[in-house]
Amino acid sequence: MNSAIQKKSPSSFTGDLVRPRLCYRQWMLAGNPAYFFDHLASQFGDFVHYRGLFSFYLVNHPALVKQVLMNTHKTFDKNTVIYDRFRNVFGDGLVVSEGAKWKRQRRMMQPMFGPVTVQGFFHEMVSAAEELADRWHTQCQTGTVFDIADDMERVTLQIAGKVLFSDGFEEAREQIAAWTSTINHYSAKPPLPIVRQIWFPSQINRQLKQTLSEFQQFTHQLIAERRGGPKVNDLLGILLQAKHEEDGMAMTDAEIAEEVLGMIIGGHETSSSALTWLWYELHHNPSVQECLLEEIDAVVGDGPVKLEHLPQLRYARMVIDECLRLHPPFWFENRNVMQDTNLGGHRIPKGSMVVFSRYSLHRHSSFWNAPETFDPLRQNPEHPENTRSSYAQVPFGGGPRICIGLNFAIMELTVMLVVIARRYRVIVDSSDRHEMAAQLTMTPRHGLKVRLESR
Ligand code: HEM
Repeated sequence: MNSAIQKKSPSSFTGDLVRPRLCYRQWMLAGNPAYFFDHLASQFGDFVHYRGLFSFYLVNHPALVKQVLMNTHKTFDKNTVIYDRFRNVFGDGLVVSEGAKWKRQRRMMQPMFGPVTVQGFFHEMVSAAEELADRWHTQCQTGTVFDIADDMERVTLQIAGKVLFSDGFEEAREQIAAWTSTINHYSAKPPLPIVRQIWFPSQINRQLKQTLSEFQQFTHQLIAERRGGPKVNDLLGILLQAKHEEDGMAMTDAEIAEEVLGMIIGGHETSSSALTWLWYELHHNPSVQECLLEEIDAVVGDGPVKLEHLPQLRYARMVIDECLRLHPPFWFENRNVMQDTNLGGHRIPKGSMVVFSRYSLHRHSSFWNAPETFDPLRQNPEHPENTRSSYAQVPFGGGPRICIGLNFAIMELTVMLVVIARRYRVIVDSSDRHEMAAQLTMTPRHGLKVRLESR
């Protein structure tokens, strides 16, 4: 690691201006935008001013990323063309809201994602994982090759759905899966001008409007039933009970419906992508898999996994953190500059877009030794590599808009990892065609073809 670069002051970057020179190359790279941003950072440095079809400032240094994340809400906000596209889906929900509205919703919802409340969802996570492991029994015996990405998608949707709606999820499982699939498909498209505006009469826009209207009908009906019935202790029940600490006001039905949608989409697609990459990395790193299994056997033994086991599964946590470093599900971040500001020693005018790619930041060779190597031990808080800035790895973001579901996600990933890994070895099949795709989330483009071996 280069300590001079690590300690670089946030005011001393060159800020090279880059204009696309070879259009064909830009388009080829744009086929995978994570490679495009990686190319820009490796060619032009940690702070790049790019002028092309879209103009933006790319930051790829923890000091600059920290400045952007910490000042989101004061100097930077989410009023960008990219977030506008998400606004078409999430309305004014927490993921995209701004200013006083965001602050109010965040304060009301923060307690729902604290460690104690999240622990209440542990059994739901274990039973979804066990159910999947039971279902895999035949596939394992017959050596069937299947796409594990699909199953990770289904199980994380089931967890999010059950935690939010309890039994209401079971009744609408197939519909919810179809709605979330349309929304993910829409959100993954690049925000091209005009064509991607919600009023443009394209097929995907029509599908999105139809989906949102059906989803709204579903949640409003559920809310109405709940308001008239006994209290239920799922996330929807908690949202219905929540009161703002200052004025004691509850959320309106429309606000609850927006938040529910944000949680079900934001809360399952990300975890599903992380889990798929976990199986990929464990297959390719057999020694890591062995250490993980040793820890699981020592901590959990033969009995069921319990809540009190989780803090003892320290190596499992390092495996998860290392996976989120190499394969950050939300790989891309973007912000609007609210007022003229200084970034990296340069004046950035109001209305500019600042972006960063977690794919590149998490592989920055000045902060990570052998960045492409999957090495969970480097995630140990006592490891020498951990003297680097904590902003060298930000899979959940940072500052005021850090992911509200962080505790939930870590518990879910740990439970899934432990329950599945102690019963099966997941073997990536030779038919798997590996290619990384970077759309809304970072996933293997062709899924992940695997077969199972019993442990
Ligand atoms: C591995 C799983 C997950 C990853 C990697 C992840 C990552 C992120 C990131 C990078 C952000 C944006 C931070 C920013 O704008 O600076 C975010 C925001 C958010 N996430 Fe997650 N997330 C995960 C799971 C979840 C879960 C399980 C939930 C809910 C159940 C959730 C709900 C949200 C919400 C509501 C926001 C918006 C917060 C705000 O702007 O105040 N996420 N997440």
